[in-house]
Amino acid sequence: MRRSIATVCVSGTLDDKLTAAAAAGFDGIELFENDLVVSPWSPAEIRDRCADLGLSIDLYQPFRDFEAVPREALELNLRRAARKFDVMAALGVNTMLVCSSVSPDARDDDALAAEQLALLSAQAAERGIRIAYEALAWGRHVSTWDHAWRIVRAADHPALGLCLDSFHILSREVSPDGIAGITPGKIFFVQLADAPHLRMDVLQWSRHHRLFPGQGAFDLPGLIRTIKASGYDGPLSLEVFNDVFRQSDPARTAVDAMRSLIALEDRAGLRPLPLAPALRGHAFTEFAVDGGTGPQLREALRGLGFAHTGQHRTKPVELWEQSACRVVLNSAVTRPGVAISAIAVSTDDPAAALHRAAALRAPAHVSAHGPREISLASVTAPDGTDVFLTGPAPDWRADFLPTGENAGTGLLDTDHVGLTQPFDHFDEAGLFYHSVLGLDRLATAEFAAPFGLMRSRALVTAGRQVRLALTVALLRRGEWAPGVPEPQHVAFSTSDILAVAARVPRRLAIPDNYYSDLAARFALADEAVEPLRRHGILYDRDAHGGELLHFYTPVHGGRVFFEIVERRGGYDGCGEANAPVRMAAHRHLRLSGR
Ligand SMILES: O=C(O)c1ccc(O)c(O)c1
Ligand SMILES: [Mg+2]
Repeated sequence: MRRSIATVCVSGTLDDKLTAAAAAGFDGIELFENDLVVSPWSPAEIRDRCADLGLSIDLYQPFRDFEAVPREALELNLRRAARKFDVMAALGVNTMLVCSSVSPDARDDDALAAEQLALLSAQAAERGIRIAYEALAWGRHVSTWDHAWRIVRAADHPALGLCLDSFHILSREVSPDGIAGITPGKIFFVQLADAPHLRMDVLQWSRHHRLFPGQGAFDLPGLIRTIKASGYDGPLSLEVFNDVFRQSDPARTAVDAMRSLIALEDRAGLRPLPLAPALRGHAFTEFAVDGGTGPQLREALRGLGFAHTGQHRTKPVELWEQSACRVVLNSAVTRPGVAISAIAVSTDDPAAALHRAAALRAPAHVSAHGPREISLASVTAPDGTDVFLTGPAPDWRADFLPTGENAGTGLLDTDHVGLTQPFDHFDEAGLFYHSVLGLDRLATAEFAAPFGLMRSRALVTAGRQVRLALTVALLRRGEWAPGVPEPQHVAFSTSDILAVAARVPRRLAIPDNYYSDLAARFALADEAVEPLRRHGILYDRDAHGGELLHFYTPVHGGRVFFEIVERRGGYDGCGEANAPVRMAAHRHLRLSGR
């Protein structure tokens, strides 16, 4: 099926939008009338530009407030349409979207609507044009797909069919199942948008919060299968109204859009992708450090019982280990400060994983390597983190000469990596990790932190060998909230957090008030709370009785910290409930200058 994108999805001038759509590999576009109206190009020039870019114009839209009007108004509406048909002829586009009327002048009269749409379609047909009728979820009298279908059927004109828009369908209670029974050939166009579950006015929901497929909560694979069952094989076209995308780099948004569509086609069984790699675990986490932050991280790692076990043969890169916990400190990357520059996950078949990534528009690159180094391929996530895919054996360790240092014990493995995201790319990052690495998304959590509302979402393998925790500040306004980005972190697992805490010299101090509250909230005995208080260990318990005990280090280099976690009884979260406490404690430490 052809892949299209509505010009409304991306930012910029019409030229910016077309260039972005073509570069991302779309076959066609839906031309939004506004984008035409503000363009300095004539319709014929737009047609030529699209042809040069290899894009077809699959739809002209929207034509509003046409049907079920009094006679006098009908004349005007038909004349208005004729002018649009002229424009469409010059553009070389043969399908016009007519969305259900929102006008107070429209009558609640299906027979009248059908009669007038048939008239419009007859005039369109003379020009070789088809009319695709779409029920807006907030249409005055027609607001569901089945109502629009009844009218189209009654009008019974070959040039009249339906435009199905996943948002209007899935935002309403009417089941989409009947779509499979729509007369073959009568679905003229399909528009796709996802959206988060929100309880708000449906028009506001649609105009501001649509997302690309896979970024929201709608069952789009299910809907596509239903639509396919009707015999539809026209374009699948993304139509997303989103305040963030309207302001973002169109080239980047178009790639995000294309990735969403490719992933959806896979999930709907239309075009299978190479299987998502079975991830075995976190192989290592790489920090880019500089002359100032390198020593701070070394000291922190030593404090946690890590040892500098390997030195890279050719680069200023150190391997630090303890059991299966591995951290790479890279001073070869020339960026100031410190940041998590890469995560590495192991899989049985890195080549297949990279193949899938490339199919999802995440091309692999191989870092420069010398003759004795094995090549590790990586893909770059939207947040700039490089994701290395290693084989099951840690053969990349051959790049490092052993130093002979021995690590302590107590820490077992990497539990999760916490990556903070800029607001504008949170959904893009979620889709990337979900589709490229095949990670499942757990429910989103929101919590009020000292400097604003935070949202977090964990992405995990089914067996929890890999966990990523993405967090984002929902607003960044004014001068008050700290301008620095929220720090990133790596969490290591242990089965004896009290013993580990007793050995780690620099732990984040947690206020006494937290422990009073904890005892009250979870009805914990003093004997249970006392050791937690003594060591600055935080606690959480889930609905099934699973428990998390965890503590933090201070923030190092202003940007990164470590966490130690002990999970008991199948606790599956990342301790999000305690994030505000952690943030306030980090802030307190920062203000006290320690
Ligand atoms: O928000 C709107 O008005 C609007 C217009 C055209 C569409 O196809 C649509 O889904 C919504
Ligand atoms: Mg639509």
